[in-house]
Amino acid sequence: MNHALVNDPDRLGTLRALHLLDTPAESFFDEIARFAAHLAGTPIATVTLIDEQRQWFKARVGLELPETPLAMAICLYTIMSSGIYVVEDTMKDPTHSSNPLVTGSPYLRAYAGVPLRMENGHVIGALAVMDTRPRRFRSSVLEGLVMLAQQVVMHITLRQQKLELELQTRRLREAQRIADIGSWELDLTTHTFQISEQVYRIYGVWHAEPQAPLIPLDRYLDYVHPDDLASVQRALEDARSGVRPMDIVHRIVLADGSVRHVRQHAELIRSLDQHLALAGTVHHVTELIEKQAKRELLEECIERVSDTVMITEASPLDEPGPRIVFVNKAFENTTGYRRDEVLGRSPRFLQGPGTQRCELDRVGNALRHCLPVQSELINYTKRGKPFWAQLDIAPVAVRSETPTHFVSVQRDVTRRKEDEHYIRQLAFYDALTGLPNRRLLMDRLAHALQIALRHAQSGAVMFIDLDNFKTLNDTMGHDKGDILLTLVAQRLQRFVRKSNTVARFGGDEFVILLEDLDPQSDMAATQARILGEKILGAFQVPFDVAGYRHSCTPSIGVALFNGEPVGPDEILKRADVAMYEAKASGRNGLRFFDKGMQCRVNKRAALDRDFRKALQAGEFVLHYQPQVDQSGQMIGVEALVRWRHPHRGLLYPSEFMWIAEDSNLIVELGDWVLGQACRQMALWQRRAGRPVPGISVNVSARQFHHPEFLPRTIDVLRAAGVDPRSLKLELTESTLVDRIDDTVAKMDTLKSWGVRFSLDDFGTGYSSLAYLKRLPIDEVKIDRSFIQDILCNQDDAAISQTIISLCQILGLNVMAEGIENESQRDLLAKQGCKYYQGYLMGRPVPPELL
Ligand SMILES: Nc1nc2c(ncn2[C@@H]2O[C@H](COP(=O)(O)O[C@H]3[C@@H](O)[C@H](n4cnc5c(=O)[nH]c(N)nc54)O[C@@H]3COP(=O)(O)O)[C@@H](O)[C@H]2O)c(=O)[nH]1
Repeated sequence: MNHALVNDPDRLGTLRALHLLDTPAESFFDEIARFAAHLAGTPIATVTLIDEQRQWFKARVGLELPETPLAMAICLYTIMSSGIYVVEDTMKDPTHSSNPLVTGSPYLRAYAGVPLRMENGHVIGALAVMDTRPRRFRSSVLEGLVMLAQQVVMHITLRQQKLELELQTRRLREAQRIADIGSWELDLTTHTFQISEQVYRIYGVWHAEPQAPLIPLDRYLDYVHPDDLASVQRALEDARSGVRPMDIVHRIVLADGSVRHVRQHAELIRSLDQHLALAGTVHHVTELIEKQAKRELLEECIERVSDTVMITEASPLDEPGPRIVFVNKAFENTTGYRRDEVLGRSPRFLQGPGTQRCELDRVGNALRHCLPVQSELINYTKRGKPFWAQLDIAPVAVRSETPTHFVSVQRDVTRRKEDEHYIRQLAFYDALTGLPNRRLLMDRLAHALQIALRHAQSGAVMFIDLDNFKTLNDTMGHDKGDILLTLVAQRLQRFVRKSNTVARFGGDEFVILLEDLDPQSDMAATQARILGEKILGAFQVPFDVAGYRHSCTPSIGVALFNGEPVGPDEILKRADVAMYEAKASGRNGLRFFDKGMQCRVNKRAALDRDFRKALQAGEFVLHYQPQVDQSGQMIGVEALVRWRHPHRGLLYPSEFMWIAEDSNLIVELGDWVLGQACRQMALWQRRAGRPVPGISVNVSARQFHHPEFLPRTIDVLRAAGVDPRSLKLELTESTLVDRIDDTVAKMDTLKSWGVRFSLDDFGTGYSSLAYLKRLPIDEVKIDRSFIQDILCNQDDAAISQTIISLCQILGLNVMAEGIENESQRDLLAKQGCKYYQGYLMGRPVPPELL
């Protein structure tokens, strides 16, 4: 037997594809079998299918067995033959005589089978009739069997096509359900819809209403949202009339009132019955629309926020950098770049020379590890303007396990940074000079001391105080004082390297912190001294204070540090002490701190304290020194202040006046002196016998320029009841030259009251003829420094002669002070001086001794 044919995979494939094997009985096949048996007059007929192992009966008449092994199948011979296979007596046919179906039940003796040949040529089985007796089959019977076999094949083919159609329909239905897309066909003749199952589902009537085969157009349109109806009808009309295919998204309202969005597509076609029709689809797009609406809302929000939003791809982080895929409007506004200029580029073009490299590295490192990161970076606009950006960058994974993008939200924080800088400036820098202030200095000094201690390094603190600054401030006004301080700051900075610090410590005090001196103490001291001397030298050049040339000198105190455990306060105190020492030694000098200074400073501090107390306790007294004319007649006295110190005895002005000058007590003391002198004068004027014709009172520059000086002086004169003509105020040249207009006005007012003026210490200062002429003074006092050596020093004699001659020309009185012997007086008299003061005429004494 040719098993190759039986086991032909194509044949078996055809058999299986028919889905006939092992299926329940079907009436068609049963009837064919019955008809075949009737036609042939046999008790048995079958529709037999042959697979690789058995024969299986799709239909059988007169046979109990549902199937038999292949070896018992006579139909096998039928499918291998090209036509009808007939066996008239199986017992006589050696091929079949031993077949169990022949030898045993059902004792088959005759057989006629027609192969079931499908359209593709494969034979899948046979239509067979069988008898239990030997017999011959008439040709008409065999022809009839052939026709029946053809009916079987045709039926199997139709059955198969039907199955396939069902399968396709089911697939289409499933596809529509899965895609949520329904289909319809609108017959334009009947105006009825044929609607797929999914359309019902989309319209929410799948369970509620039984599926109607045809839906009238109006019924379909009932579902359309009233607001969308017109546009849907228009779209239908356009499609129907062939203007354009229908493509519309609209809303439908379901029976429960809920609203869905659908997208309808339709095109004009001819239906099977050749009617014009619209074939359409309905896509349920509520979710898509909602997603899209959400996305649009999101995009709109991102577009409108004032923060910059930038999205880049997640790689490459190395060159050329990740590409920008999105920026919002705020980005364009902040950076000045248009969207189309930046898309596809790396954000690196925002960086510039000021962008912090280390911060970029930190950000890059975080992103490399897919971590979110915050930063504050200096970015640059398209025009190259730097701005501070506060960044918040987060990795984003879109349909991926690993980040696909980075989203960066940036805010322009330039204003905050400027404010912070400003606050920092306020906190750590002096507003007037821009120099580090005391706080920053103390920080840096503390740090410098730690470094010096740790690494045995040397440094120094230079404490610089401007001499007589208070006088300038009081006499020329604070605005000029401020200008001078600014100029001083600039000048100091010129001498100091950037690594060191020039700070304004307060008022007229500056501190220089030198951190990079030689580790050797003596070398460090030399370096500090050189710098100090340079500074002193630099101050030799007058300052241009708003057009006025002002000479200003500094007193500098230096304290070195070189690894000893000492705090910033202590070092500063030492420098301060040294500075006071420089001041006490005549100012405009430089002193290094030494241990002995501390004692002196303590003494000075005690003196300062005592001075304040002394004013309150009335420890100051006035001594009076006579002033005489050529005949020796007393023409007045000069009031000279003394301090009756409870422990140190009687102190002279040289010992305490500088304390008063340094503090504001000079004005208070001066007021007291003027009041006391006037009161004493009033007493003398009332005294019988030896009247004192006039009194000279020394007035300091700060006292004279004090805004209250004028009214106070007048009040004092009034209160004491003294004739103003008996009062002479002694002013120094330096007092008068500053703010000359104001000075002259003040002097004129007092002169209108009768008060007179004497120019003290003449010859030691400016000695300018111009202002001598301008000022309403009555007298010039030749300083005692010229009188002292007048007999042996021709220059001094010449100076005194010049002053006297000058005053004669200007019509001013001349008083010579410090005359200790008659020769001095005689020479002065010879030179034309008419008034004298000095120990020769009388020492300063308490009033009761005069
Ligand atoms: N603003 C104020 N200044 C004052 C006041 N009292 C004094 N002073 C100023 O202090 C300076 C020193 O004063 P004093 O130590 O009192 O010395 C005066 C005389 O004692 C001294 N003198 C006078 N005759 C002689 C002499 O023959 N020999 C000598 N060696 N010294 C002598 O001269 C001082 C007076 O100087 P002057 O005022 O320039 O006329 C001094 O500058 C005072 O001005 C005060 O209350 N307020």
